[in-house]
Amino acid sequence: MTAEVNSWAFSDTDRAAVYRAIQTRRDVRSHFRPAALPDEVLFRILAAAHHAPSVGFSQPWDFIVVADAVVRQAVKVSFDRENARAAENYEGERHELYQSLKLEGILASAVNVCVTCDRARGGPHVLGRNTVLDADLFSTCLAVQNLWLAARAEGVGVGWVSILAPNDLARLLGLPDHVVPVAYLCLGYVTDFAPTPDLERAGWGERIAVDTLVHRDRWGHPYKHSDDTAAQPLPESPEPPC
Ligand SMILES: Cc1cc2c(cc1C)N(C[C@H](O)[C@H](O)[C@H](O)COP(=O)(O)O)c1[nH]c(=O)[nH]c(=O)c1N2
Repeated sequence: MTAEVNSWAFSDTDRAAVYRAIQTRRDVRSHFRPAALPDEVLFRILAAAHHAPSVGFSQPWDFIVVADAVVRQAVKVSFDRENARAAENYEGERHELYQSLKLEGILASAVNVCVTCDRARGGPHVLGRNTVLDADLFSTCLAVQNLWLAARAEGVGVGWVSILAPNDLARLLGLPDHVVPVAYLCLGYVTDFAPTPDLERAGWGERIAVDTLVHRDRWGHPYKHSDDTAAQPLPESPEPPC
């Protein structure tokens, strides 16, 4: 049997580039270089974010570029306070390990970008948002992922900082009530993209094997343990084609 040609697939080279961006993207906190990020590079990355899917094509995001040192210093104060509170969740060795983690690059990065979600965008009835009200927040997260991948392709590191009080961000960035700060991101050129997540190398966590997370038809019968009738071969792991 001959395999059907799928003329919509990218070329091997293009496909490899997409998978490479996905697999080598990193959350960057400690490898930022002070070099400035040219506006045209930042704009390409933000334009990629803007091409994310969105519920009802509502495009609920805005991108607040935070370059001002005073504002960033104030955001760092919020981080320090929230990080100290978060550390109280752990005891003993885990506490020590938490304290040793570098979890932000607010001042070390070239620029910060806050990706917000305007919960009123698109009016009172957004197609697809009638039942699942948070679909606008999900859409905004997809914009963040587009941004993260485009940045990787540009050789630009991105770190997401969520150890911040949303109220602090709203005040510092002058957000109206209907605009939610979804992601506070640190962007800049890097000295390195680590081969594995920082939290993995620090011994905080490890990647879960994908085959334990794929379930056929219903949860509760993990593929590995399913009986013969349910067993289906898993797709090949997405190694980039060489
Ligand atoms: C919603 C959300 C929020 C955060 C993060 C991510 C996401 C998706 N991550 C980054 C996170 O730690 C990282 O993605 C994982 O450790 C996996 O590493 P890689 O992204 O693969 O390098 C993150 N990292 C950090 O240093 N400080 C933080 O506050 C956060 N917050």
